[in-house]
Amino acid sequence: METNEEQREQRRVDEVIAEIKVKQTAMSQQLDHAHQETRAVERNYSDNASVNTIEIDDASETNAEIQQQRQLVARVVETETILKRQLSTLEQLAHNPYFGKIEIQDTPRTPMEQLYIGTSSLQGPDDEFLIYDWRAPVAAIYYNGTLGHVKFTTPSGQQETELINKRQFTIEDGHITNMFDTNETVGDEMLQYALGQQNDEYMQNIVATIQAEQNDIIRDTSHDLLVVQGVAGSGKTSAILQRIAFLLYHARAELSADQILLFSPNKLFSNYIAEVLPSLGERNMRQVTLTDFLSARLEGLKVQTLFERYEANQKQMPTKVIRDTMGSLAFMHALTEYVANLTVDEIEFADVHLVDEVIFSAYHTQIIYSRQPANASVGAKMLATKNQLIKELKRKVENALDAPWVSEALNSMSTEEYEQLIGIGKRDEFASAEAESAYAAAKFVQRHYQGVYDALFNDYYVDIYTQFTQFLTTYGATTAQPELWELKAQQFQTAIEYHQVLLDDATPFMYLRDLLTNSGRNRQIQHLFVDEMQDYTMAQMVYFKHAFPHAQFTILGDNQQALFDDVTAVNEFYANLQTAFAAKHAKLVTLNKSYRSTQEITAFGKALLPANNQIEAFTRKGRLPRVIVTADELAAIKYLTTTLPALLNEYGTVAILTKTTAAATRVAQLLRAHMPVTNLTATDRAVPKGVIALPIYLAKGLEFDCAVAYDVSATTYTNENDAAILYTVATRAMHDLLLITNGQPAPILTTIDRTLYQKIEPTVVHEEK
Ligand SMILES: Nc1ncnc2c1ncn2[C@@H]1O[C@H](COP(=O)(O)OP(=O)(O)OP(=O)(O)O)[C@@H](O)[C@H]1O
Repeated sequence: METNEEQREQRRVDEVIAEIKVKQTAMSQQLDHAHQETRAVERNYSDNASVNTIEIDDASETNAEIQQQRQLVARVVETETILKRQLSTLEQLAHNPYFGKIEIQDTPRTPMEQLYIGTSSLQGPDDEFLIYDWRAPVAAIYYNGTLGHVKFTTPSGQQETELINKRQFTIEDGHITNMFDTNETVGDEMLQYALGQQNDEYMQNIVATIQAEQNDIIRDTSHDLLVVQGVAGSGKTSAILQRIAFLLYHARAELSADQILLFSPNKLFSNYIAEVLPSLGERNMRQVTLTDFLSARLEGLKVQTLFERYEANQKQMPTKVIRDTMGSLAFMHALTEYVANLTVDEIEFADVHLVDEVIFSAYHTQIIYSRQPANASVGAKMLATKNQLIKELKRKVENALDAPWVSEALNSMSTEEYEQLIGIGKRDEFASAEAESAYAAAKFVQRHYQGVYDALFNDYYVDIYTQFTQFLTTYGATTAQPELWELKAQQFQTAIEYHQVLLDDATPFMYLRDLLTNSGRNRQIQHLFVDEMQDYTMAQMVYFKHAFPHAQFTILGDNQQALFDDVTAVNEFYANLQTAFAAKHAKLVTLNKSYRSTQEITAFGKALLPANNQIEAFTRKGRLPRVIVTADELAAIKYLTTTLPALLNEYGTVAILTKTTAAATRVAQLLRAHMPVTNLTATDRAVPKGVIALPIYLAKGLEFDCAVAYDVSATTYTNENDAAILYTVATRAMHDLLLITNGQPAPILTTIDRTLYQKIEPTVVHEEK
């Protein structure tokens, strides 16, 4: 039986939906109209764009006209896109117009206001707000405030009011299926419901159930460096996406999604989160993995990936001390100092060649450099040198136009070669034979010197590889082990000969190149997000600051999920970041509550870590994790083949997580004799349904209804560092976790409180209760 209050609220939902429908009809008409206009303008544009542009006098006029047309096309297309977006927002609102309501009263004498909160705002016929956008300043009360006196920040300063009541709704297809009043920030009941859903294909937005501590991250606008240390499943990734939606809403005029960049752990992750922003009515930000970023900046070199480094089991060079040093803040500082103090004689200038001919000798470039103002920075002098070289090249090109070798070369060309040079069918277009010869000569000389132009553009007038080798040796000389650094320098040089660069070398090398040649800065990006911060070295962070000088930084991660390196203390990491970023307003936020997994799985994960960890479980009940002790691989596969069908029935997707790529490939192969299994690799972009096998580093940031930790044996999970890996594996599971040992259980498993899991020994017939 519905109460009066429920009936009243349902009536309001009906009214709001009726208003949405009216708006939908009007907007569909507008869209039709806009679409027709776009078609008409496009047709007109393509007619105009094909006009004759050969006559020199006409060309500029035609160009201006085409420019104008192009702008017009862009404008009508934009209008259409906006209308489409608004229409799809209305479509969403029609199903689920809002999820919250606050009743507030500013003073005892002013009337009480009822504000409904949803994913997007909606105004009624008299411009009154039927729904407030969750990002509106006043909506912060919904997430943060408990009943009573509350404050909220607006663009015109802080405001105060009395929060009389707070109500939460679940509305499905226009019907209220659940509603209750709460004094809590955002009550547990909704969260229970949201977290209990089985859905591991795409990440969902959390707009209806954002928790107070997450809200602080999402709505933060006063820090240029925001660092979030959050335990597994605490909502860091969710907070990033909600924060982006928030920032886009509040800086609509100045900020576009293209100016936001997220460093994400892998391509599967990028796909996994792709639906969240569109579901909030926003466009996705740009995303890049570290490997792709480095590879794009070090074109022509194959950059070692994090996974390759991890799996290479670095026995040979570099030793750990070198790796740690090269990833440190101090090393990047040493590099900055080195570049700042380089004398002209210490710079490795290089000859610029055209085939065998030296066009600009190293000596010539050195002279130009030495003539630059003494007090200018090395980078500025180098840039001025480069510009001078380009100027000289232009002069060379001009001088060559009348040179005999050019006309000789043109004369000795076959008709085909000549036509190709000036452009097929172009010959008839010249007013005179002189005009044609001049054109052909210009084309020929340009083509002849193109390689030199490219070389200058790419800064090949300085040998950056040798310079970096020099730096390594110079740096080594200040340490206790110069011979080790000498070896490191050789190793770098050898890799370069094979067009490869190790991951540890890539960042300092790129930094040296940028400082020396005054390049590598992207001033477009306004907000940079780094997820899984524990996978980045401080040197990489320094580089990000250099490469994105105008960005505000939001850096999130979990030091306990350090898959590739030692666990670093958060405070130390944060202090280093503050120095690296020279941050004026920095803040560290800690999230300890884990939402992803059931209470049982979180408790199990927590037990894998040192006793002083702060992890708190959200109370959502489930079954105990199962530890299956199998004698060997054969027994493990046998167990899986009998158990997986039932698990698959229940969950749709079961993820078998291994420590290495090789192990994932192997288990997939062995299981394939019995059932279809997908083996996911670094190039995969989507997680399919069914049984999947993948190494843990590809599952970073992802979650699965059911996860199976495979081969948790004493031979695979040997040392303390492996606890971090197993913790990451275990915390991928939302509802069900199995661990299979393939032999002797890993020592870490044996230290866990026996009440935290169910032990199964398939060779023994019974299951332990
Ligand atoms: N306030 C919330 N309301 C509903 N669901 C939430 C909330 N916070 C987190 N979740 C859910 O918890 C799960 C974990 O969130 P998320 O992936 O953002 O955590 P994380 O801190 O990035 O985890 P990890 O470090 O393990 O990758 C997701 O399914 C997310 O939707």
